[in-house]
Amino acid sequence: MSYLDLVSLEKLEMAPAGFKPTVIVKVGTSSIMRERQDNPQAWNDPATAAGEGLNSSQGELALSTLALIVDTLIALKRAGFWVVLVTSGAVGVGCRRLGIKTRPSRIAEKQALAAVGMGRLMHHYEELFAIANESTALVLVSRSDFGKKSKFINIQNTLHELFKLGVIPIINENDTVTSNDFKFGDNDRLSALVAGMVFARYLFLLTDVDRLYTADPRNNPSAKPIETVVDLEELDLNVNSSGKGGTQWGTGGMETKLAAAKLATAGGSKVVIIHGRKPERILDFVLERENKIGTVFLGSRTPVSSARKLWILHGLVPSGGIEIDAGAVRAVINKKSLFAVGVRKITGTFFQDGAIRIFNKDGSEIGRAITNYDSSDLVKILGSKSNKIEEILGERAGPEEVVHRDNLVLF
Ligand SMILES: Nc1ncnc2c1ncn2[C@@H]1O[C@H](COP(=O)(O)OP(=O)(O)O)[C@@H](O)[C@H]1O
Ligand SMILES: N[C@@H](CCC(=O)OP(=O)(O)O)C(=O)O
Repeated sequence: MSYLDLVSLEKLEMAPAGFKPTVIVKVGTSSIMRERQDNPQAWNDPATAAGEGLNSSQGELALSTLALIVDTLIALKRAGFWVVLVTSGAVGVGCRRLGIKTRPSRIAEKQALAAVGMGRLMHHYEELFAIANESTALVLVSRSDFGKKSKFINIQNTLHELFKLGVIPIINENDTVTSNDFKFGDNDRLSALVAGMVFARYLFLLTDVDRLYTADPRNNPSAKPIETVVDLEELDLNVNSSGKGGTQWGTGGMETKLAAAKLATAGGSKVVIIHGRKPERILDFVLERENKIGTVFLGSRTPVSSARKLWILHGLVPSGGIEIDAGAVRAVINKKSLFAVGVRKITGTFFQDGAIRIFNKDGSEIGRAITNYDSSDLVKILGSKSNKIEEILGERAGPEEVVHRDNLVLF
């Protein structure tokens, strides 16, 4: 069965028979770059030796970490998993190659440096995997590739083919050609989309802290570690200090990791944040030899069950959103369509058939949808009964539901 067949299936409980459990490992720039070894002061620092709190300015590749990651991926593959490596680091490695000491801020410069660095980074991975006779394939993707259904399916099929060939896909954002408004910028969300695409059982986010804390542990010594997250909505975090990355090379910080966890767990994957210096623990975790590891976000007990909904959740880029009232929240939880009468507010602008965010009255995003009305029409009919739509919009009146239940996915 190919992914194309899957997408045409209305019901999709989980990766079907014949599909191996899949593990995605995402490696942040902060994990694969380190302080230069010829800086003895940093190297003698106990925190550095423990692999914590590295200041990766003047960074170079952390070769031992890279080798450990490769080793772990090979062990996972040989244990019967399909594996995908999502790697950051193109810009960082490009800087290193050209002797540039700080991460550039100009877009064109970053794109040029990514072009320099990606080939170099891939060369290192390729060489390391080749030692164990394993083949790799470079897959560079852009945000827009996930938004168009045909492209989404193409990437799925390519990955599936690579798995069947026994090749390990190595994925990064195509930084060199992607324009800024269509960029992920970090690879956390990208890895979550890939997890949804291949029905991954696990997504590991490797970074330069051992787990998620209640606040950034670099600036908050009293921050408490978080071991398991059952419900992301109930996380009590100091968001202001959780956003920005702790190193000059990383981009997303914890905010993008939480966004990734939200997406991937909704698709049924278990997400784990762990320290990049200890990738071998991944194997112990998936083989259930160890369960205390970093921060574990449990996969949803009711993962998105149709391929179409997976695509709405993972593929489309929402613009704007709507706030719905409590009755409408109950209705959509009960798998009903959404009507104008339950829409309270509109944020931003969106087009008919575009993807939107759905918020409850607390402002929490509860799902994604494809709307039958654009924002300028919806603002006129919100709160109205369906039989009034024609009266208000005249010829512009569309279907009685604002969002059909097949086009609505809750997190
Ligand atoms: N609540 C938090 N818990 C743990 N780390 C946090 C938190 N908030 C912010 N951070 C910072 O996030 C950084 C990791 O993000 P980033 O540098 O983007 O890593 P990567 O390159 O691995 O994606 C850590 O170094 C840490 O300082
Ligand atoms: N695609 C970019 C990723 C940028 C980045 O730093 O991401 P991350 O380290 O995952 O926060 C690169 O390869 O440099």
